[in-house]
Amino acid sequence: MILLTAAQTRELDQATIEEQNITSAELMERAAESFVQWFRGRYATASAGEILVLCGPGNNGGDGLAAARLLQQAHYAVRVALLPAEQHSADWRHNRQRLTAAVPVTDISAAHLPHIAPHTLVVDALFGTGLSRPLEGLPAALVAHLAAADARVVAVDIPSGLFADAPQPADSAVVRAEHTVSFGLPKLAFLLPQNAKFVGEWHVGDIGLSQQFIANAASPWHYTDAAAVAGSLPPRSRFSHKGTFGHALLLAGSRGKMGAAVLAAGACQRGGAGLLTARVPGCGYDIFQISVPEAMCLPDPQPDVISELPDLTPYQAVGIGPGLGQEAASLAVLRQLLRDSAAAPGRSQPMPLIIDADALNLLGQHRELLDLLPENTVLTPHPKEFERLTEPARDDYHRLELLRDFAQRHRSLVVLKGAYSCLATPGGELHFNSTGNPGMATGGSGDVLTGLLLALRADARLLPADAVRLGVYAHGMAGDLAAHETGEAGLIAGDIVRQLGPALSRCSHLI
Ligand SMILES: NC(=O)C1=CN([C@@H]2O[C@H](COP(=O)(O)OP(=O)(O)OC[C@H]3O[C@@H](n4cnc5c(N)ncnc54)[C@H](O)[C@@H]3O)[C@@H](O)[C@H]2O)[C@H](O)CC1
Ligand SMILES: [K+]
Repeated sequence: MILLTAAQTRELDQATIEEQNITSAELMERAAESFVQWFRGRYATASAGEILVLCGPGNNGGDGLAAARLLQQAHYAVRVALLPAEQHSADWRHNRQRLTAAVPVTDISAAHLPHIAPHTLVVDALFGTGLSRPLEGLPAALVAHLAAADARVVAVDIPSGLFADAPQPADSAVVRAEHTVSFGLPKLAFLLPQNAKFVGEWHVGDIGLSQQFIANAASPWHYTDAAAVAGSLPPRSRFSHKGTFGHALLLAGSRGKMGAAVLAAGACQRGGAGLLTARVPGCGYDIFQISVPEAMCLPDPQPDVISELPDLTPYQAVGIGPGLGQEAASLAVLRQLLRDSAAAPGRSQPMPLIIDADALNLLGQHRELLDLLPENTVLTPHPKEFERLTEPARDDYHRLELLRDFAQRHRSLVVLKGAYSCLATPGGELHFNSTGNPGMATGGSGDVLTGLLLALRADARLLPADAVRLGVYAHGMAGDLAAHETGEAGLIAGDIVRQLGPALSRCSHLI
């Protein structure tokens, strides 16, 4: 699913109106109906109390006026408070006229801010995608008043004061919503950690926007939902054999960190690799063979760390990093791997690589190695690791710029891990993942992702970016399936490994 800028969203409204030969008021009615449908599913009339709808002067306020009318018709107690303005949009005026006397309306002024008792349900329809500058003056005072009242806020389309696709200055006034009910498509702002305190839980209602416009719209931002990964894991032919799905090599583990190697290996097996060989330090040989009997093991001559790179000829993909440590010997292995992978003998394409954890930290300390990255190398940093590869980001939007720029410059596939993990491609696309939960913020879940991506990159049937997008999505889905059984707090990385099979199977059967 594509994500659009605020400007494109306005064009989408217009395109929908023209394509479907409807009025803008009819589109607004759909938006209000969609909002009220969500609201009714969430709050019973008996327990909602008197609902306060705050309306701005534009179409967001128009949505609020229409929603107030529909809520009153659905037997909620509703009152409306209007921000004063010199001008109102035409559809605002239309919906102001349609509001009957059954809904009390007051005008807001600095001297008369609406009374809001604690826990009142407030519908924030002050400003939407038409926000042109940060809030100040009376709107900012109203936002502060709302925060002080300890109200339960539901935002229409987007919390007022928040830009849909760009940062606002620190400390500018933004409504803090418990829920945000948006229309058609999610907004980029919803996916960034810095906005979580404003957006709360977000929901998107279908209001029949032009699919043709959406299909033709150009945007670097994408949201990986079930439809985006459907069909990216081809069914296995009856005549396939273990060579069909590739032989993966994993370089992982050091003394005290063999668990990382075992988790990544388990995930690689569950991810469908035909064969897996692991290079582990000498001390990890027994641990690895006993824990992962399905895999082969090449113990390093050094007892504590990996110091020698095996011959790469038999392998279709290599993963390096989980539990590796940052010893000089391991740095030499990483350097050799990058050299051998770029020009692997007998190959037309460079070796698919997955670089994670300590291998990323080594890259950060020796940035000259970044120039050796073969095309389509997968890097899986969390924000701190990414910062070591680039520079500290001013905010989440700046971090996305750095991410996009890095992936384009190094022609690599970079997964910035977190809530809504973001995959940047060499072509400049950013794909935000929709699956996963906070239970996955636990030691080892990154090692699991590395192992899964290794399996999917070893499978020559998948295109590089498709493999990574699918892997990130399936990893999150496995975490969701696991959390269903264990709860979020009780979830451990091994639970994710156990759910990878069911998750991948669901992905291949999605719509
Ligand atoms: N996306 C859809 O499909 C639909 C969206 N709808 C709703 O319409 C709004 C966008 O409406 P628009 O009229 O373009 O803008 P706003 O209501 O957000 O605000 C415009 C209004 O506010 C003034 N203004 C802007 N910034 C400030 C500021 N910082 N301080 C004071 N005043 C400001 C501006 O001058 C205008 O007067 C969208 O979010 C949806 O809620 C449709 O209803 C249907 C479909
Ligand atoms: K709003």
